[in-house]
Amino acid sequence: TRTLEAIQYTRGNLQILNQLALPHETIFEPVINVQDGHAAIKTMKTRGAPAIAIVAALSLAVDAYARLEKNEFKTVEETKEFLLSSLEYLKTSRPTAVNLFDTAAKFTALVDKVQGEAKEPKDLVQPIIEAAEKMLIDDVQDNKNIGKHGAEYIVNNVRDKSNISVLTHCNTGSLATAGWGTALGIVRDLHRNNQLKHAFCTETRPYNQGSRLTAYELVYESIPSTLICDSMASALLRLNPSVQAIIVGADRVAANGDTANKIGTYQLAITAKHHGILFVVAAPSTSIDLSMESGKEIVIEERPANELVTTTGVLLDNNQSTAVRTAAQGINVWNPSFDVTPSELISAIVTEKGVAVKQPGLNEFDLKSFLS
Ligand SMILES: CSC[C@H]1O[C@H](OP(=O)(O)O)[C@H](O)[C@@H]1O
Repeated sequence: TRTLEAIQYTRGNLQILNQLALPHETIFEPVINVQDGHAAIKTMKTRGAPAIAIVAALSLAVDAYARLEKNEFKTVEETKEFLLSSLEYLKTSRPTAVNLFDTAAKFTALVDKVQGEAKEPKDLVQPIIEAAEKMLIDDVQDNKNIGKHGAEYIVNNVRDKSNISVLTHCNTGSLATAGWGTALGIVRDLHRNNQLKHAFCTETRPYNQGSRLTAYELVYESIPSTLICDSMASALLRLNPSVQAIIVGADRVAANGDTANKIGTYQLAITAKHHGILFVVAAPSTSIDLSMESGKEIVIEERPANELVTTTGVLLDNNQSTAVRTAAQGINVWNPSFDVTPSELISAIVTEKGVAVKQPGLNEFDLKSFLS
C-alpha cells in the first residue's frame, strides 16, 4: 500500500500538504520561493524535523530555478549572496530541529566549494537544486533503514516477541518526512513483518499531531491501532502488558544522547522507566547534533498561546477545518513545543546507520564514536 506524502516536487515546482487542515481536508499549496517555504514551516503547515529541512531546501531550489529561468542573476557573486542569505533566512523559521541547520551548513559549504570554478550563475544554482532533490531520495532510504534496524532491535529486546504492542507520540511518519517515517517507520516494519500486535498513539496536545496525523496514517494503512489522550499513557502501560516499547522521534539529539522531541516525550520516558519497558528514539543521523555535548544547550521553541487555548483542525458543519477556543479567556499559557529526555531514560537510538546503545553501566551514549 502507498503511504501518504506531504511533499510533491518536480524541478521548478513544489507543493506542500497543508497539515493544519488534516485529517479533514487534503489541501496541497504551492511553494514558489523561500518566503513561502519559511511561512509553511513557521505556521506548521509543514512540520517534522526531516520534512522541515527538505521543504526549506526545495523552496530554495524552486526560488533559484525561477530566478535563473528569468535571468535575474547578473553575476556569480550576486547568485552566491542570494543563496547564502536565503539559507540564513530559512534558519529563522523554527529553532529546535537540527536538520534544517544541518542542511543550511551543508548547502553553504557546497556554495563555497563550487564558487571557485563558477563561470556563470547556473554553475552555483544547479548543484544546490541537485543537492535539494537528493534529500528527497536519501530521506526515504534513511527511514527504510531506520525501520529495519528499529524493528530488529525491538523484537530482539522485548520480553515476549509474540506479543508486541507499541506506543508512539506525535507524528513521525510520512507526514513528517519524505516518506515511510522514523518512529512510525519502525511501526510500519513491525506491521509488515507480522510482528506487531497493536500500535497505540497519543493525541499529542496541543497541536494534535497524533490524533490528526499519526492516526490518519495508521488508519490509511489499516495498521491495528488505538488513539489515547496523552494523560492515559501510564494507565495503558500498567493495564496492558503487551505494550513493551515506546517509540518516538527526535528533533535534536545531543552527543551524549539527550533528545529534544515533542513536548510530552520526557514524561513518556519516565513512565517507560517506571514500567520497565523499552524507550526507543528513532532519527536519521541528520538529527544528531554532535556540536552539542548535552541537551542542556538545546533551544526549546515556544509556540503562540492561541495554539494551546484552541483545538486545531476542528471540523465545522460546512466541512471546513478551523480552530475552536477551549480555554478560559485571560488564562496565562506556557506552550513549549518540545522537551528534552535525558540519555539515562533512553534504551536505544535507532538511526539509518544502526542502533546506538549505552555501554553497560554508563548513563550516556557516545554518539561521536557511534557515527565516526
Ligand atoms: C520525524 S519528525 C521528528 C519530530 O518533529 C515533530 O515536531 P513538530 O511536529 O513540532 O515539527 C515531533 O517532535 C517529531 O518527533
